[in-house]
Amino acid sequence: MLLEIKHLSVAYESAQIINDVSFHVEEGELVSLVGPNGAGKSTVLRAVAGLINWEKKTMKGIAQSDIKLTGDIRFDGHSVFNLMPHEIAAQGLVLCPERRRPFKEMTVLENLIAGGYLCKNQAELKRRMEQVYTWFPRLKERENQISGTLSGGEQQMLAIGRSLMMKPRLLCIDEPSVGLAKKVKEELFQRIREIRDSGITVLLVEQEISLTFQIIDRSYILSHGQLIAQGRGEELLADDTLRQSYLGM
Ligand SMILES: Nc1ncnc2c1ncn2[C@@H]1O[C@H](COP(=O)(O)OP(=O)(O)OP(=O)(O)O)[C@@H](O)[C@H]1O
Repeated sequence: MLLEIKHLSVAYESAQIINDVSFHVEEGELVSLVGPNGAGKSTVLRAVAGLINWEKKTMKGIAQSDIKLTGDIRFDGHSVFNLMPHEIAAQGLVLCPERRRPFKEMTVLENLIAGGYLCKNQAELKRRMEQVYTWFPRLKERENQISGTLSGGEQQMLAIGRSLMMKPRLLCIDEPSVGLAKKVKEELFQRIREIRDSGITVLLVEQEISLTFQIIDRSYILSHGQLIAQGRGEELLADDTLRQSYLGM
């Protein structure tokens, strides 16, 4: 098992955001975490990547309140629960965050180089970049363009490309489809499937159920900070209550 979340709970002040959540992702799988707005999906990813731990220890970040973080997060058999985000990323657990966030003043190429900052081997960096350009040829075409001027879809490709430059073993992607046109979403989801086919394990948080369920191996449904179901896409959709109440379909 590559990722194992055990009894994860997160509370900001008195608000219990995640309540005793346990799940796992096997090596090589593409697993999604879906559920209604505000269910706590991004919070789970932020906990996995060490960002909540960082907020708690440094009193920085988006939390302006007391944080309670309990449970355990194991990556490749070892606990990463008490590690800082950069230590977790160095182990190959990489988060591609919500709202894309490229370094907007930098070019596409500079963003990709920044993503590979931990790797000192130039030949390896070049290999990684060529792989990113194979998946996203548009980035190659726009290599010298300032990232802030890219379209939304291109910025999302760049955000994923930058994460891939870290050579993740597990890539967590938070809502990549937000604000994109249907055709762009479809293309992006195909690339995510290809990334998984290349051997990179993927944990995908999404609200776009129909496209997500076309590419995943399994999914978990989160609602009000608790896991309420898991299974293959077609199994979850076959349940009328789940489909109507939690998947909005
Ligand atoms: N730093 C914080 N302080 C207080 N409450 C927070 C904080 N971060 C998140 N929350 C609350 O936790 C809940 C879950 O938020 P989260 O962003 O994880 O949900 P989500 O499932 O990703 O939702 P969406 O799909 O809308 O992005 C929300 O009610 C949110 O307001």
